[in-house]
Amino acid sequence: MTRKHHRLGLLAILWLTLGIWFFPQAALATETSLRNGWEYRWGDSPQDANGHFLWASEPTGTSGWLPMSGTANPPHRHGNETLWMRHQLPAGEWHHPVLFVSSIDLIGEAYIDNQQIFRHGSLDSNGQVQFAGWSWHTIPLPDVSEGKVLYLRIHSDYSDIGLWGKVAIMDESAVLPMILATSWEGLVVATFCLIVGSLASLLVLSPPRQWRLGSVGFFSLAIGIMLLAENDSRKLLLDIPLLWNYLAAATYFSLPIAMGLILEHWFPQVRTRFLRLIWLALLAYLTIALSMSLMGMISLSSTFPSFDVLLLISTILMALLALRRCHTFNIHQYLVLASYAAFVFILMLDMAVAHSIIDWFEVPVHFGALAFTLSMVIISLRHYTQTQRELNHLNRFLESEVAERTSELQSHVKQEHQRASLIALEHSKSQALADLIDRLQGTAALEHALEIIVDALPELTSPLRGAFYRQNTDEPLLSLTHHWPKDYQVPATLPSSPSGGTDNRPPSWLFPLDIPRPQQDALHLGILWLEPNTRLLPNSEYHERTRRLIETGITRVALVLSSISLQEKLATLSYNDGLTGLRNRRYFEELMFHEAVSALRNQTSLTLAIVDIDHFKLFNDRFGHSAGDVVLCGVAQLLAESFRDNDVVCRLGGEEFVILLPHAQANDALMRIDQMTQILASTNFKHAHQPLGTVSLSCGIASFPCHTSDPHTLLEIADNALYRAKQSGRARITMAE
Ligand SMILES: Nc1nc2c(ncn2[C@@H]2O[C@H](COP(=O)(O)OP(=O)(O)OP(=O)(O)O)[C@@H](O)[C@H]2O)c(=O)[nH]1
Repeated sequence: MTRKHHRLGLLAILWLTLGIWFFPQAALATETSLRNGWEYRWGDSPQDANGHFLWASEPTGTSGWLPMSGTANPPHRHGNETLWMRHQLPAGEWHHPVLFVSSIDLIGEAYIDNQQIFRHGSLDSNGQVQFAGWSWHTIPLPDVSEGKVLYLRIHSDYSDIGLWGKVAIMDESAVLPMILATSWEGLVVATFCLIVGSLASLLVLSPPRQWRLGSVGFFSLAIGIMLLAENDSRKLLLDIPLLWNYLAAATYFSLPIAMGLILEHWFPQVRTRFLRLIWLALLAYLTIALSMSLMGMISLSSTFPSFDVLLLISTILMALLALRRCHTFNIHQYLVLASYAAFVFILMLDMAVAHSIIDWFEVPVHFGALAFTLSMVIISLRHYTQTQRELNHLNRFLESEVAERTSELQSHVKQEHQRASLIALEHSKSQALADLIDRLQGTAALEHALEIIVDALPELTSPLRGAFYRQNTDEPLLSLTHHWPKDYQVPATLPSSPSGGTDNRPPSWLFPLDIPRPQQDALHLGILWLEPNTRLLPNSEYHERTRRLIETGITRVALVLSSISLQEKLATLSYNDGLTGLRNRRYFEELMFHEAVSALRNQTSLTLAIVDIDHFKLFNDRFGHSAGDVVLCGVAQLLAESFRDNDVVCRLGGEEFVILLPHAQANDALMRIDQMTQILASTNFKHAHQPLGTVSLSCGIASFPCHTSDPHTLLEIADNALYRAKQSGRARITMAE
């Protein structure tokens, strides 16, 4: 829509409003009030033979008629249920004049010139008043009515009797504008209350139930319907006065119940069993009164006075209950109470007017209702805003709590994840360590074992980067033997006692690989260098655990190495001859077997010489055992020096030696032993400064494949040759045959 259209729309609304306002005002200008100047007479009029009421034809000034003030409840009723009223009609310029009456208590008939011109309601067959509802009426008057007397015959078993509200003569055409003029405000307020009530009630129907708003909604709905049911325009909508009166009664009776609910939900401090009893009693009254009325047991009109009393009492009681705790109220509660007090004041005023306690005037109940509903809407909105603000605050708090908990949880999950991966890593490393130790168990030589360990280190320590430095005997620096990954830059050497932090890199882990030794310092084999990785070891716990794991691994490996070292030492001891330092018989036998197999497989030559010192027993006997040992050691040394590195000299036992010469011929052996015996012949042994003289040797030589096709028999053949050398006079070398 354009701005021009907007302006036209606003103008139309303005003109309509002015039209509604001014047109009736203009119409009102022609009305003549008839609220004063009435005469009354209690009781019913006798009738003539034609059924005409005699009182309705009595001229003014006749006795029996008394002037009355106002239009209802003349004095001295004394239980009378029938009242006659009359008024001389004034002069006026009217077209189709009518007497407008806001309401009649309760049944009325109108007569002019003894003719009945109007009737509202009737008596039942027992002559009892049948309530026909309260509504405005237009009593048609003759066009020329000046000076004529209008008689009203009224029946009422209600507390009030007579005409109520506006009583005025006007043109019939002026009635509708006047009704619209007097009722539109009430209609607007009723609509507003109904909308507010419906919205608030909807909020209660859907969770989360806002009972506070619900109680306000109930109140607003009740006021809205009540205003509509009491609005003059209702008759234009639906001309069934009794139906409107039932609606008005139900909603009017609901007001204190709604107030009870408001007190319950807006004033938790006031919430008592007594309060609930009050509004439950009112609810019971509403139900019983309306049911009995609907069933015809009582008149609807009779339920109002007793309810008015109940309303008064319950309002006072509720006010007392509320005031008892007023020191604990907050601003919203004070505002609710003040609005309700103002509204109740207007209701009481209306009640007083209804019962003619004070003279009739248009009590602005709808303004009271509007003020109350508006207050409640504003208070509810304020309360709602405040609650929303608090909820938002709470939400933000909860969100931050949830975020905190979530991050805690995530960090726990991360930690658990890391722990699980660490455990998996530990497990796989333990497995790898177990495999390494298994492999080391089958290793006899320390050097070989070290090679295996260094090869396994990258797998054992991955994903950490590292290096291994070897400690060589008598060298001050450790030298790099291995590093992983290949591009990992590490120093080529390390001092014997390095510290973790070198050059610009973070402190490295250095694990010495030492073998403990009895009664001497540990044997330093080398140092394992590892670079702790902060990504893999996110916190100190994992850092420490990993470090301990590696330390434990190193300790286990060192123990295995220690065992290998011991075995190696024992093996050395078991293969060597303790006296001469030569290999012993056991070594010879194993070597012999190995060399024999090799010679046979490769068809290479293998020569064996067996040497025996001549008359050694005599020597021993003459010079003593210790001197014999000196000779044994001397011969052993000479033998060892006489042969190549590949040749192995062993002491078979006693004074008997054997030399195994792989890839050698028998003559090679012969030549070397011959040279050696020449040296021996010129060697004068000494022991304890005592000259021992010289010794001679006998020797048998056998060679494969020269003397045998089976190298395993070489010893036997050579021994036979030695035997023959001995037999032949000793100090000689004999070849196998
Ligand atoms: N001093 C010393 N004597 C040993 C050792 N082992 C064996 N004997 C001695 O070597 C002697 C070997 O004597 P026999 O087997 O009779 O041989 P032999 O006296 O050399 O006589 P023939 O071999 O026939 O020339 C024995 O008296 C042993 O006690 C040892 O380690 N040291």
